[in-house]
Parts: sequence; C-alpha cells; structure tokens
Amino acid sequence: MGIVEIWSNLWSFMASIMFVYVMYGQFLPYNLLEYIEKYTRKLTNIVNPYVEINFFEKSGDSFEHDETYELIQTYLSANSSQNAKRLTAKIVKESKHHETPRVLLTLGDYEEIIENFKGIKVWWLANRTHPKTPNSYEQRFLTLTFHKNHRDLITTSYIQHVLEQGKAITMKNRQLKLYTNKPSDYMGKPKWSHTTFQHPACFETLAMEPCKKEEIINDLIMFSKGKEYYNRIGKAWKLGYLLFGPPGTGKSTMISAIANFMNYDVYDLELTSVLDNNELKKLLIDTSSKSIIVIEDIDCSLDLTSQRKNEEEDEEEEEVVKKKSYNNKSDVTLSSLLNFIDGIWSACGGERIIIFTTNFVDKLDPALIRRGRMDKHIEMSYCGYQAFKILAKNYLDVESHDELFPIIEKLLGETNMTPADVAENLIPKSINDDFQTCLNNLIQSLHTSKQKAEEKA
Ligand SMILES: Nc1ncnc2c1ncn2[C@@H]1O[C@H](COP(=O)(O)OP(=O)(O)OP(=O)(O)O)[C@@H](O)[C@H]1O
Ligand SMILES: [Mg+2]
Repeated sequence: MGIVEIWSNLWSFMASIMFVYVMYGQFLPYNLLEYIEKYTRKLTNIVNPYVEINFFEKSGDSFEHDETYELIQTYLSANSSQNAKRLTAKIVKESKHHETPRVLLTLGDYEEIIENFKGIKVWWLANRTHPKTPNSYEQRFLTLTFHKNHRDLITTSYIQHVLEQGKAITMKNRQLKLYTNKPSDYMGKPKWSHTTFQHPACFETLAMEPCKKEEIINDLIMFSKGKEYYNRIGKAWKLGYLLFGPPGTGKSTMISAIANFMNYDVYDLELTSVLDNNELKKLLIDTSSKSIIVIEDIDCSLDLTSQRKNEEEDEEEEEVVKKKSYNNKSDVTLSSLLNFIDGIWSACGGERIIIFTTNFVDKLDPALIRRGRMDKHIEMSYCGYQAFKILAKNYLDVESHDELFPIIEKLLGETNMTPADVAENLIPKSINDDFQTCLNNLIQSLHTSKQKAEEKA
C-alpha cells in the first residue's frame, strides 16, 4: 500500500470520527469531547505530512479585526475566487457621499481553493470555529495547508507575497479621500473632515510641456518605489513640490492628477483656519500614510513676506491677491511650519508628498522654497503650443489641422493665455459647433487678447 493510499484511508477514518463527533457531539459530555479531539489530533499529527496555519478574523486582547485576515481575504478574492463555487458577497460602501457601493466577493464557509506558488500546491480553506461553551464566540478563520517539505518557503516567501499583494489590491481599490481641516471644536481639538475624492484629472489630459510632465511622472514612480530604493541610491525618501504660476494654469489640476496617479489621499490644509503652531502640529500628525498634504496659495495664508508690496505692481496681480487674501491670518509661523514638515518627513517614513502652490513665487520666503526642502519648483505657465495640442485632443478629439493649428501656434507665441482660458474657448458653445468653429473661436479670442496686451503696453 502506497503512502498516499495509507494517508487517504487514514483521512477517511478521521473524517468518520469527525462526522460522529459533529453528529453526536451535542449528546456527549464536554470533557469526553475534549478528550476525543485531543487524541484525534495527536494521532493525525504523527502521520500527517501536511502543515496547517490558521489566520483568525479577530485577534488581540480587544478582539479586533486582524489586518492579516483582511489582506488574505482580499488576495484570495482577487486571485483565486474564480475557482471557488460558493462565494460570500459583501457590499462595501466607502462613504455616505459615494453613491455606487462596491461588491467584495470572499470565500463561502468551508469552501476550499488550491493555489500554486512556484510549482508548490497550497490549500486555503474558509473555516469557522464551533463555540464549545455558551460564553465563547464563533469565529471565522482561514486555514493554509501545505506539505511540510515546503515549510520554509511557504512561511516566509509565500505568506509575504500574499500579504503584499493583498495590500497592493486594497490600495488600488480604495476610494481616495479629500480631507479639509475644520477650525478647532469646543474641546480645542482641530479636525480633518473628509469626502470622497473624485476628480477626473490625470497626467494624460494635463496640458503642459511633455518633457516636463515626463520628468514629474518619473519622479513619482521613483518615489513610489519606496525607502529601500532611495537608500540604495543615496537620496532622502521625500517629495516636496512647489507649483507656481498664474491662476488657471493647472496647479490644482496637477495636484489631482498626482493624487490619482499615486492613489494617495489629499489633505487640503487651509492654514487660515489653523489657530496656532500647536494646532498645526496636531493636524499634521493626524494625516495618514500615502497622502498628499497640500497648502494652496501659501503666500496668502501665511505672513511669509518680509518685503512690502510694491505700489506699482500689476493691477491684475492686486486683484488676485485681494480675491485670495483673508482678513484673519493665523498665528502659525513659517519656521514652525517648516519644522513640522521636516519632522513629518523624518518621522513618518516619507510616505507623504507635500505640495505648496502660489501665484507669486517671488514673494515667498527663501527658507520655504530653498532647494532641498522643496524637491522641485514646477512652473505652470501660460499655454504653449504643445499644451494646446493636448487640450485640443481632450476637448475636440483633434490632433492636427493643417490650416488652423499653425495660426494658433503663432498666436500662442505672441500672447499669454492660460490653459483654463484656452480650454474655455475650445468648448462648443452650441450643439451645431463643430471643431473648426471652436478652433476659430480660440483664434478670435487670441487675437483679442493680443490686441489688449498691445494697447496696455
Ligand atoms: N494645464 C492644464 N491642463 C488641463 N486643464 C487645465 C490646465 N490648466 C487649467 N485647466 C483647466 O482650467 C481649470 C482651472 O485650472 P486650475 O484650477 O487647475 O488652475 P490653478 O492654477 O489651480 O488656478 P489658481 O491659481 O486660481 O488656483 C481646470 O478645471 C481645468 O479644466
Ligand atoms: Mg488652484
């Protein structure tokens, strides 16, 4: 008789015992049940060449949800659930603002699936405990079974692989959140409130010089490769951007594109609602990993400038400042903001991108923008020809036009128009407007803008 046969006979014997145990267990005294179970297990262990590892749904003193169990569930749902016949559907509603809930399929009770890892077979069984006393609770758990010869590989590489994949899938599926800070409550505690972040912006539709865009994307990919990679190349694992440029050049759009690309939450920090340094510290500590902390219009929210405004400054600039300044500037100081930001980078393993935006880069304190603190100063400028081509593709689905494109190229070189204004002109104004009408509207508008600039000059 071969070893496999012996094992399968023994297994059916065990199964019969288990059957009797389940059927008549309730009629037997508790001590006797425990005795039978103990010796059945002992007997099984002697001949069983398989190792079992259980992962419980809840663990710890307070019986909390175990993250490991969740990650394995996610991994199995994505990788092997197509082989399972009985599945349990769970509706995941990310937030009250999120209208379409997601369906998460997990293994049904006692469902078993087989996985192959580097040619090694492993079994996963969705199990549940049977409460033995009236006071004990039923608990779900997943059992991983494999041959004892592969113990080392499975307990290290395979489990690691499952958890990493589970984490990656969770990150990919999660609904991004947009956090904004609220003034302190009556307890003096500042708070973040959040809604779902649903902005369609992506790098593909962002209008800017292709090489500049490529550089940022490469930066982000490097950053996402993580700490070890950065250590290896001898660079600090942090990312800070300063986006500057006139209104309507796509600074906020760029932030949304970065959030979507990285799959990071966004913390929009409104400094004017932060009372003092202490509050700022609490808020920053309260941000989660894999997030972007944004401070928009940094020049308007903090008293950063040592120089007073020049009387002869451009009227248009004045207008913007007036629009964006707030009466009540907070007591947050520049030096504490910088300290906390440096602190966040060193203490939190760097999984936070910090982005400042401003319309006037010259007004910022050099300490804030010195190279090394902000890794890149990205100028979002008026619409150039390359940026226009991206907008034309997005808005009109046109990639070239022998006659009109060269005119637009010339005019864009002669006058300043923001991508927001170019985009506005490209949107059809009536149902009969075809793409040529829209391009002509833009040309008209560029002419007007050029004339105005000349008159002003
Ligand atoms: N570079 C761009 N690419 C694609 N769309 C753009 C770009 N710039 C502006 N837009 C369009 O114009 C709108 C306004 O742009 P956005 O809010 O990003 O400008 P901003 O630079 O943040 O301006 P502000 O300084 O006033 O905050 C966006 O919703 C987008 O539709
Ligand atoms: Mg903006």
